[in-house]
Amino acid sequence: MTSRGRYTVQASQIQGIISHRENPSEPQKSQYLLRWRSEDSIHPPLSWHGLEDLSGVLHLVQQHVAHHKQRLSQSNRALAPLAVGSVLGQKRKLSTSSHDNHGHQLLTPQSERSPNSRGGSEASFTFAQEAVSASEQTVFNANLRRMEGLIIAEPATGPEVPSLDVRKLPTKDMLDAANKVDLRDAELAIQTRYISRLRKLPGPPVTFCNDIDRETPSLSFKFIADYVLQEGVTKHDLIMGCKKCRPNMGANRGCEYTKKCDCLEFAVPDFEKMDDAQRAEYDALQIDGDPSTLHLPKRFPYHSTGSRAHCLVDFYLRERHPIYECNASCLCGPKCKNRNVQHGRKVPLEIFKTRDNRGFGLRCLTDLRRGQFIDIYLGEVITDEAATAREAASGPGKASYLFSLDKFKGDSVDGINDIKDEDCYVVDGQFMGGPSRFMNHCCQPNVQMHTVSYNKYDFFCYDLAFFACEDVPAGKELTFDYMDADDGSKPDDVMDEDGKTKVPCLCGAEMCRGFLWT
Ligand SMILES: C[S@@+](CC[C@H](N)C(=O)[O-])C[C@H]1O[C@@H](n2cnc3c(N)ncnc32)[C@H](O)[C@@H]1O
Repeated sequence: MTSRGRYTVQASQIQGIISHRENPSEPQKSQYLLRWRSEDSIHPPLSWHGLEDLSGVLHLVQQHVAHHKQRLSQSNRALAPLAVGSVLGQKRKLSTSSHDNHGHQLLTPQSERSPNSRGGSEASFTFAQEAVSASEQTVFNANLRRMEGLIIAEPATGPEVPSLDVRKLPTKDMLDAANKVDLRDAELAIQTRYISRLRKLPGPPVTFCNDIDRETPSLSFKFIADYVLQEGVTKHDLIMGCKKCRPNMGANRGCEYTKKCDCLEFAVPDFEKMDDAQRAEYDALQIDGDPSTLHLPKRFPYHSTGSRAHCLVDFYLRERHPIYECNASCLCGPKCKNRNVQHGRKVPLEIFKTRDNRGFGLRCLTDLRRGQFIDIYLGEVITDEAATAREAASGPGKASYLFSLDKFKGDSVDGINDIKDEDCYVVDGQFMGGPSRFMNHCCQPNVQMHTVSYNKYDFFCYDLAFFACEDVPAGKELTFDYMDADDGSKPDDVMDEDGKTKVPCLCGAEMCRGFLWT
């Protein structure tokens, strides 16, 4: 890296990017007009910068480019009445149980600027000299210095400095100049940054492919490895493991004696293996409202051997019962076959741009077997109240990334109070999450979302895991049904009466319901 590259603008230093233009001395390279934060709100500094100064605010460059392109396409649409707008889903929480400153801005002709007039270091002198020769445009009223890795801007004022109303920026001339710029260099830098972030993700590769246009998913999105619990959210820390199971118990799969395994205490029994006495015991427990199925035979959730080893068994795929995996407190050992999702993603994924206005999507680069675990859905865990506030703030027309942890809604926590909708936490994958947040909806999906708990006593915080529900060839888009509520509710039950939440579904499936509820 050159010494020049070590100095960058930080997001906290600037109010925003006002406009862009082609670098006057480097054709094909873009430059961006920054409005700096300043105590001088009448004359906040403005200065032009190339991408080499903006690596710390590439996400803001991305936002600026996106807004610019949106504005351009809107004005093009106004000229072409037959053009069709893109369809974005209206935001809706999904069930898993189913500056402007006032005043005048000063312009300093570059030839009149005194780069180190404010005591700048040698670095500032060097930089300002470059800046003077780099541009012939005059919108530049900042004295710049390079200090401690940062570029510092201070207003340049004086009688020789012409003024400009900052409320009227960008000017028409600036907009006209901006419209002529290709922005390919910025889009390439953004994509390169995104790909390098994907390379740092743990597990098999996650790649990125866009052969449709030059868009890259938001750089403001943060990849995380675990839930981020936000205000008002608590996770049960008392994890009880199974104490009667051992690593080697005959079938050598860990907890094969499902009647004994404490982790499977609330797992659904295997009715086919139950004798009359056990069935009577189960019926009595149901009448008492006792959720424990200890002593009763259960179906092991995962195949332990064969070509579908580690895949979710058909019974679970069909019945959608919660999966209870063993945990770190168990005596069954780390190789217990009742541990799968907790070992993380084992398949390579690709985020790609869809061809039909559904934004980005997700595919797996290897064949998937029916029942094979793909990845979990990650995000911020927020309260239902916070989720409602986020929905209201984002407004209609925004993509939805909210999934409610409501699998145990209606169950009793303490024998008296049932879990209500408003008690349930919500996972928001919009700002933070994993690759699976790119999975689109399909009315005939090839993936299902299942609840996976490692702590049978925590009814509020557990994993949402994606499993293939059919064999999926490598490269086929992975989709799940956003309305596949485990509580049996049908699409019509969840529609607003006025149908406002109906958004056209573009899944293209033969049995498409025609709309997407998001
Ligand atoms: C969880 S995100 C999926 C990733 C999203 N495509 C992206 O680019 O970030 C859900 C959003 O994707 C879009 N989407 C997903 N499936 C769709 C479908 N079948 N038809 C139309 N839009 C869809 C909607 O905007 C929806 O709100």
